[in-house]
Amino acid sequence: MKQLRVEADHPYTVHIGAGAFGLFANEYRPLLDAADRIVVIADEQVAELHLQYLLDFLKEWDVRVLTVPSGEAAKSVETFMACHSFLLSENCSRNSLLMAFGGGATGDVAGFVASTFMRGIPFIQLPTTILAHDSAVGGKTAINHELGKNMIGTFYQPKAVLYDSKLLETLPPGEVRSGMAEVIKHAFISNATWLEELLAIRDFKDMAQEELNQHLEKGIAVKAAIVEEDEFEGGVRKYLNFGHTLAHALEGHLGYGNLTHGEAVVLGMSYALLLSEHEKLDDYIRWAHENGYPLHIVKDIRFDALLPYMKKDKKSSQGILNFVLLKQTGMPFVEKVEEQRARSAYEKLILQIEEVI
Ligand SMILES: O=C(O)C(=O)C[C@@H](O)[C@H](O)[C@H](O)COP(=O)(O)O
Repeated sequence: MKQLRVEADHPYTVHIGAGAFGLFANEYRPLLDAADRIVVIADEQVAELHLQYLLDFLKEWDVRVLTVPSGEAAKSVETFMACHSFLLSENCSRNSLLMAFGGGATGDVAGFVASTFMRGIPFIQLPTTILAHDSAVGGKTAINHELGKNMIGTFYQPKAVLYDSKLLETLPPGEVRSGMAEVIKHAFISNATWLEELLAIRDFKDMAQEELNQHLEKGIAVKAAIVEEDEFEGGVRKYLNFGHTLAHALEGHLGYGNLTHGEAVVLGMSYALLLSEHEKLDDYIRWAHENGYPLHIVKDIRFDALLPYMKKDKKSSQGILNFVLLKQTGMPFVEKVEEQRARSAYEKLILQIEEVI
């Protein structure tokens, strides 16, 4: 079992490996024993497949379970309120403990609930997807607003992240594709050699479990180092948003859940690479195409439909667009981009994508 420490204001450990849930009865026993209620908020599809596996590790405790809609649909005011109603109906108190069991969206909404229930109760992240190697670490919690992604949320660190890699073995191809987007993002902002390794993967099915685990550990290490330096995103944490300005606009425009977050981020990164005049753009577009990311969708989306979302991006201010760009791989920076430059880059991106696909 691998461990990575996140030295945030409230430090915690990310445990990665098959059987990580075994730590409930060891290292985390005092936390569970101290809770007057333990509530698991679980993605409904994940619950169908893996809830019993989780509950087998929690046999000693009286655990209550609430399932929430799968994926991005969970990040709504309705689900947020349903979670609070459940906690109240179960007589939860400030001494209760929450667990988020699912992918990034479940972790985001459950974390937000934990940070707001009676002004904050402890929670543990139990990520079940590749994508959640990113979202479960760092303490960003949120739900969506129709005018923008993750617009309502908090910074609130979990007590621990137990990443049981056994659950990754059965991920459907779409989930693998979505999750690998955040892995390659971590490589782009940190390490050219690692990026080359990832760009050499032309079919994720060829990736052995051990190889995947190593990529996840590297990604978590990149993320943890940045969060430690800038937990509340005053500076360098913005680099973790590489590719997300266009990605969030695409997700908002198409309706949350109609494009996976990772697919959107892959498109967003191609746009950021073009704005950066990065030498790897063509290789990257080919890599994305061969791995099945739906690059073609931008052909039917006008820049003007995306602009209002990009102007509301959290890195922007008063409608001024700020993008995370790369001087080169491993050297991110934030740059103000004029609207006209953003528009022509988008049109150019469509042409470059058309050339490849
Ligand atoms: O942890 C961060 O910081 C990130 O930016 C990670 C992103 O990959 C993640 O999708 C995040 O939730 C987006 O953050 P937002 O602040 O733009 O909503």
